[in-house]
Amino acid sequence: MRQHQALWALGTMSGTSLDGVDAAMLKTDGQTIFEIGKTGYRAYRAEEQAELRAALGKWPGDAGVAGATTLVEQAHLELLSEFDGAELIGFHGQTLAHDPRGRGTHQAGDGANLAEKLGLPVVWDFRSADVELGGEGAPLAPFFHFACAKWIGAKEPMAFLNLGGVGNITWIDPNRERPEDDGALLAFDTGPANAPLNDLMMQRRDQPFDRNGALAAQGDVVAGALELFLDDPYFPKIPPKSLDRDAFSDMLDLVRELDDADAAATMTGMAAAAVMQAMVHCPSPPARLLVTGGGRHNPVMMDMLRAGLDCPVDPVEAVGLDGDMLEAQAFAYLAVRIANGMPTSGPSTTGVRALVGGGTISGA
Ligand SMILES: Nc1ncnc2c1ncn2[C@@H]1O[C@H](COP(=O)(O)OP(=O)(O)OP(=O)(O)O)[C@@H](O)[C@H]1O
Ligand SMILES: CC(=O)N[C@H]1[C@@H]2OC[C@@H](O2)[C@@H](O)[C@@H]1O[C@H](C)C(=O)O
Repeated sequence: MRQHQALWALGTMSGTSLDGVDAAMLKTDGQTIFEIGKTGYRAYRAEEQAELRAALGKWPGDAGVAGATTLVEQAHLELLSEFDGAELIGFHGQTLAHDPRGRGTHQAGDGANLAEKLGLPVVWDFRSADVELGGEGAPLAPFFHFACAKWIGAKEPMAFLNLGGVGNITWIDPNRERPEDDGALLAFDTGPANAPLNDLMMQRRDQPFDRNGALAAQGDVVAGALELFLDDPYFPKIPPKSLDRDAFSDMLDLVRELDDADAAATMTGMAAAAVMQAMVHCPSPPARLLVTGGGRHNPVMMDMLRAGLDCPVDPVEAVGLDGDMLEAQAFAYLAVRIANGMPTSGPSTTGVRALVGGGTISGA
């Protein structure tokens, strides 16, 4: 097999919950993870979050997008200048709109600007090539999840679940050699995770999220609302499939009549139930579910998952990974794959017709 160059890459993610920018160093040749390095975080200030929120659903050239883009670039520059030793940057940017079967996918932030200001090569616009070739453009972390399964020494099929604004699952057979091998992966977005619950908390309590599930813990899941939610045609749809942040925002209507605690419990139950629906699509039941993303900090959501699934459910910290940084590490890993001419998605992850290596390299 061809030898690929190992590099220290610095990956970034600015996720759908709009809380801030994560950055993480990773040494890899695009196949094997050799070392996991320093991480950092730069929160968006309240006024920055408001500006980003106002730009959600917008496309390049729309009013408000130029300001949001400058803001995203500036926040990344502040964070990335705290790092030394990176040979390559993997810059995801901030997804403002995602409509793979329509207008495409839009991540705010121009990697060429960052490359010039940082004096380093920057890989960016990871999703467009996949969308142009008929893929969903998401999720992209699965090829990295495969490398993580190898890193932790997994022997049986297992799954990673990301509970961010949106949820996504990656089923992995670690007995395959490479992520692009037949039967190695199946990945898709499971449904809404924290985004609609955060919106509810903002509406009802003027709080950004239900910290530690404190409000949901005081309420009950209302079965009628949950059943209506599960009637959505998204759940039985065969993968590949992906979601925009606000694809399920009308689920707030389903809990409109409920008191705050029951509404929070029911929306937490909806996020967990969406994951349970996803299990039927896995090629075989995973031996273990490892959870990453902010939702793993919500004990009510985690307990609901444990109650509804047949396998052990643990945060990724149980195997020594960092669930707040896995997505940033993923874009470091994917950047090296792109620099080395390797694919980053395929039919089993985004449904793209053939293996594709997305991404633009600036400043090389
Ligand atoms: N202690 C906590 N208790 C409850 N929920 C929490 C806690 N910490 C984080 N969260 C939830 O996790 C969310 C952030 O998750 P994360 O950072 O994984 O999202 P993201 O990366 O922005 O999203 P995505 O993966 O969809 O792009 C918060 O908005 C909140 O809803
Ligand atoms: C279009 C977009 O930005 N999607 C995000 C979002 O956040 C979670 C889920 O929806 C996933 O599809 C994706 O991010 C992760 C990092 C991914 O591509 O794997």
